[in-house]
Amino acid sequence: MSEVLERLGEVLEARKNADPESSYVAKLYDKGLDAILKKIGEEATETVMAAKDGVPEKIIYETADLWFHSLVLLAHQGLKPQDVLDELDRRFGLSGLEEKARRDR
Ligand SMILES: N=c1c2ncn([C@@H]3O[C@H](COP(=O)(O)OP(=O)(O)OP(=O)(O)O)[C@@H](O)[C@H]3O)c2ncn1[C@@H]1O[C@H](COP(=O)(O)O)[C@@H](O)[C@H]1O
Repeated sequence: MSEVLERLGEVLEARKNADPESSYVAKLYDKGLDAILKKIGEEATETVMAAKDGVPEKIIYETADLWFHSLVLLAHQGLKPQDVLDELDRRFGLSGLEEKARRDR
């Protein structure tokens, strides 16, 4: 699973040097942080609406859009998908209450 994220992360990194006219991602970088954040907000809303509709294909499609734009944000901020996977991995095995206690410390 993480191999897809890793490969996509590499493409997103490479798009930093691409012509905005040639690539959706390069165009989004060119528009800047606020444009990326706006897309994440839109995709989050579309994911919520898909879940309310309860159609599995729509939920998958919109969640993919949301994840994709979150990956664009990570790349824009100089972060990698692996950084988030490492964080999830670190949390794995902790109960929700243990994780909350760690945050509250
Ligand atoms: N996975 C994706 C991907 N998912 C979604 N999208 C884009 O995100 C948009 C989703 O936004 P919306 O649903 O709001 O649709 P829209 O109205 O067309 O969006 P806007 O143009 O208004 O922003 C789609 O139109 C796609 O352009 C993606 N664009 C690119 N990728 C991956 O990123 C790689 C690099 O893309 P390019 O930079 O375009 O080469 C590709 O090879 C793919 O692997």
